[in-house]
Amino acid sequence: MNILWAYYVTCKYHVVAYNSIFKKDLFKDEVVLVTGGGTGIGRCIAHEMASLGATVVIAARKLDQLTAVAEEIRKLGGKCDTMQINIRDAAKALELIENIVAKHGKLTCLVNNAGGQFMSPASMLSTKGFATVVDLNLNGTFNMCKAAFDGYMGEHGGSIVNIVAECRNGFPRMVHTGAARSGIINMTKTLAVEWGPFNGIRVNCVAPGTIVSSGMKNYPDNVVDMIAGNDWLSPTGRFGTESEIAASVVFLLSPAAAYINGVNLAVDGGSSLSKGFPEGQDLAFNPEGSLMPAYVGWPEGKDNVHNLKHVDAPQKINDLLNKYKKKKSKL
Ligand SMILES: CCCCCCCCCCC/C=C/C(=O)SCCNC(=O)CCNC(=O)[C@H](O)C(C)(C)COP(=O)(O)OP(=O)(O)OC[C@H]1O[C@@H](n2cnc3c(N)ncnc32)[C@H](O)[C@@H]1OP(=O)(O)O
Ligand SMILES: NC(=O)C1=CN([C@@H]2O[C@H](COP(=O)(O)OP(=O)(O)OC[C@H]3O[C@@H](n4cnc5c(N)ncnc54)[C@H](OP(=O)(O)O)[C@@H]3O)[C@@H](O)[C@H]2O)C=CC1
Repeated sequence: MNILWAYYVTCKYHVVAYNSIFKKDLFKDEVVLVTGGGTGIGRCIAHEMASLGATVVIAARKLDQLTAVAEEIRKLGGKCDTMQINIRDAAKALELIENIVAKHGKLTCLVNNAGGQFMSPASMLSTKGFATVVDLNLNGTFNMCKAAFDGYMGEHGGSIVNIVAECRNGFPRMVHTGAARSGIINMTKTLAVEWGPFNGIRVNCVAPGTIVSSGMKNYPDNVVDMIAGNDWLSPTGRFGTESEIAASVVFLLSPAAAYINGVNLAVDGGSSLSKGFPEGQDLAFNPEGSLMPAYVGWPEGKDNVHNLKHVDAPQKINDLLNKYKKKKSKL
């Protein structure tokens, strides 16, 4: 009876049902660094990896956000540490890796998720504005890769996933980030080839399409309105979820992807293959909404005993997510 009671309490208060396709201890020997892990997609990746047994270190500039996410993860029974970093600072990036190795003994996985940009037509963009976004995304990601290599992975191996943005056909209104992310995709291929022989380091990219994420808080109302009104302009008829990005990152870090190196995995519902619909909206694949259920692996519903908020996005973006969630995924 006591055993049954202990099992019930454990299930109810500690184990939250992530809809993960992987075994719960898959990453139990791994130490993973997620940059930008205090918000949005990074927070979701951190939760997902912790739920699979990894020791997760989340790092960014704002300590308060990191602390809040670390507390969420610990409440759920996961292991999470926080460290401050500005990825634009190469010397601090190396210090960060050295601190992680000193404290946790290793660094086996790195997710370069920190990044961002603002919307501006190229004609109105200043040289400094362009350089700022390239510095943050391209140089910042290189700083972190190089620090991980020098501080641990060069000697011991490891796996890196760089979050970029889908930019196959250029990136109108975001020329800076399109250029920076294309640079990261090419850099990833080079590092995969150069660093593969160093104990099998793998380096891959995930390229999100438009994702219903907390990151949308960074955009002004008119941009949010524009984004919220255009989710039907994709073969899946919707935007993606944070969990759909996290799931692809987990896969690329896992042994299931052991022979995948140097790829850029677009997670965009096929939108990069579509040219939009210049002929008119009658060509929308499904104007009524998506037929493709969204994957939302985040703990919600009756299992969300700690009442964690899923996505802290502007209302119109949250409305989209709620609409997508009504179509239930089988996973
Ligand atoms: C099929 C569907 C159709 C729908 C289409 C949807 C398309 C949307 C796709 C969205 C995809 C991407 C989403 C995301 O990435 S989510 C959000 C992620 N987070 C962020 O983006 C972070 C937000 N941005 C920032 O934090 C900052 O802007 C940034 C870090 C990038 C720069 O900050 P920093 O403090 O370093 O820079 P400064 O403020 O000092 O500025 C430096 C120069 O840049 C100029 N600048 C800055 N902001 C703007 C702006 N909004 N417009 C124009 N120029 C800007 C600034 O003026 C400085 O230059 P000057 O000194 O020359 O003026
Ligand atoms: N949402 C979307 O539709 C898409 C997102 N992406 C990319 O995915 C990634 C995550 O986006 P999302 O979660 O939506 O947005 P967020 O804005 O929530 O995430 C960005 C994170 O990066 C961190 N960050 C920014 N600058 C730095 C820096 N200099 N040093 C360290 N950390 C930094 C921020 O933390 P802090 O401010 O505390 O430093 C924040 O946690 C970003 O690279 C984004 O551009 C790509 C395509 C589409």
